[in-house]
Amino acid sequence: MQGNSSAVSTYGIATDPLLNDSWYRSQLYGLDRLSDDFPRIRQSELADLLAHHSALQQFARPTIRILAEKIADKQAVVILSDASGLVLNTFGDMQALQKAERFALAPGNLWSECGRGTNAIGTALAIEECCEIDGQQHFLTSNQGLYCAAIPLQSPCGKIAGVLDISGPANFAHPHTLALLKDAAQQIEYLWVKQSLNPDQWIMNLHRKIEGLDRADELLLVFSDNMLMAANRVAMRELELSAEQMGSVTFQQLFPQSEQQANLVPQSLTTADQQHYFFRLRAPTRTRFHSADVTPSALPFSLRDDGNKMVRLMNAGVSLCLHGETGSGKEYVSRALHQQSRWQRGKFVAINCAAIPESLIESELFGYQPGAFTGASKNGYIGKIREADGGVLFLDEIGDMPLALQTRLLRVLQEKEVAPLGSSRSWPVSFAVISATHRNLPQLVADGTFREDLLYRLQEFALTIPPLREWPELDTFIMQLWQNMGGEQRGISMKPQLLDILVQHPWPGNVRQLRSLLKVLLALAEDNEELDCSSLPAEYRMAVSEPLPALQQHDEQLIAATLQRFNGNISKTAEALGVARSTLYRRAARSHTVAGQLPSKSVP
Ligand SMILES: Nc1ncnc2c1ncn2[C@@H]1O[C@H](COP(=O)(O)OP(=O)(O)OP(=O)(O)O)[C@@H](O)[C@H]1O
Repeated sequence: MQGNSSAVSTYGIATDPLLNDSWYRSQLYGLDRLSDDFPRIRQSELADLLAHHSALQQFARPTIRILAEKIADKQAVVILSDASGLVLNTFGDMQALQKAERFALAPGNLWSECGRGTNAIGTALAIEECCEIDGQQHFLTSNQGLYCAAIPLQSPCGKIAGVLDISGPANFAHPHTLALLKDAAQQIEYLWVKQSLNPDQWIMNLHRKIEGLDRADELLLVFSDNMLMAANRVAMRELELSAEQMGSVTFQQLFPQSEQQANLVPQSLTTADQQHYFFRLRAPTRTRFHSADVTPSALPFSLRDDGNKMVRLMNAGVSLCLHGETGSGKEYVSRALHQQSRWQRGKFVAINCAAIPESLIESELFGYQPGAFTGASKNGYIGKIREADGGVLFLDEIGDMPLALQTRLLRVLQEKEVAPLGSSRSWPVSFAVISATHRNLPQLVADGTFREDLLYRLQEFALTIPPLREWPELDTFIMQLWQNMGGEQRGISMKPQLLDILVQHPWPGNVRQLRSLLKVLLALAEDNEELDCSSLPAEYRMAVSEPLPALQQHDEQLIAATLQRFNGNISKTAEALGVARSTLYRRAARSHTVAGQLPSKSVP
């Protein structure tokens, strides 16, 4: 849409089709053209929002400063807004503007089309294209002293993240303003993709001409393994990609005739729709799951096949609910999925619904405005849900969430908006949800303590992590853990009998318990030592290390000690000792020592 006051007829009706549509929408919004009551937000909310959009500002600022210098002598300013049209920063000489304009263009003003009618920021957002609005083309008469040009900015995941705008006095129009904006936007988007690349991702640059590689107008694609995770706008436009395809299109689907192999010397390739490009592909500089907690054994063996499926589900926005005994790795698996999914750039925010006092869960989840309640921090709090925006919200022990909050949580999940306590404003949010529980949720629904509709919303896909004792190839897993925990590096090894005992152990505390035991063994061992069963703490030796003959010799002490360890649980004791439950009952009938460890109702 080009700046041209003739595009508005003497009756104030736009004659340019795009402008005409925008004026039509402005009329539908019911705006009063003579109004000067402009929407803007409070300072406290602005501070909150500036923090929320720190990535956008960080990647845009260097380019904007250069742009502001280029127009320094034009009585104009450069504005950065978020995707709702809210002015985040204004750069340049504000003093050169009239007082009213200074006020209208300052941070905190909302320039959405529905708030102020036809205007460059709001209209660029509405049409997702750049546009210029000059003087009388503005819908509200009070804005007609302004000239504005704006272009939407796209984040690496393909969504509109904000707007870059140049504003000055009406009739400022300069033939190069739109070109300056387009170059700056391209540069911002280019840097944003490049600088937010993780070391465990692939980056690919493409251009139709070999000499075009490494310029800001090249196509950039980022892959996690073979999955497309990010792209700049040039790439999205040329390869006809949409934001929804991030996390669901693979390298092979884009380039069926090419291998995903690193090459730093430009080569040519052909896309699926027969377009020719030169490209370079840089392999990750670090392998995945580098952090101490997330190791190559990220998914338990029994889940390996499900891993890819789970990532695909998460990428498609399906909510996952993990079931499993305590310590079986529900949070660990969720973190691993987060790192592999398209939500990896956002945070992994965990909240334990059972550990937070009921009175605090609401503010913890939804956040609050300064002074929203007695004892609230004077700075307010953003809340876990908004913290998880763009990432994963992990709701641990979901079965313990109070009923009243379940209703609010359901609303957030459905409407994708959250309103902090004490605020009249809602914030849009987008995140993946993984919940976890060791409780039987359908039973809680039947008991009336868990909302059925929330269950269906949270458990669009359910997965059970089996207890450690049921994992196949447990010996390999234990050795892997041993290696990750530094055993191999220190030359400490385990004799086969010791490993056998660990494999046979019932592990009521699952991986958490196994890790703790390995930690103890490693702490007590000398470098290069070969550990045998005698290195085990007494309770492990007692429960399993004694061979069965000890039992056959009526070792009441052993049975009693094992029962005690499992709090009188006959099934677990029988399993640990490798005997039938009936054997234990018979022993109990003959021995007071054994009977004394049984819960009273099970004594025959
Ligand atoms: N596959 C795995 N490989 C390595 N370590 C693991 C694995 N699974 C779990 N762990 C470790 O075991 C411990 C317990 O795991 P986690 O907290 O994920 O279990 P959980 O099922 O969420 O437990 P809870 O129900 O008690 O919250 C953590 O220290 C975690 O790092």
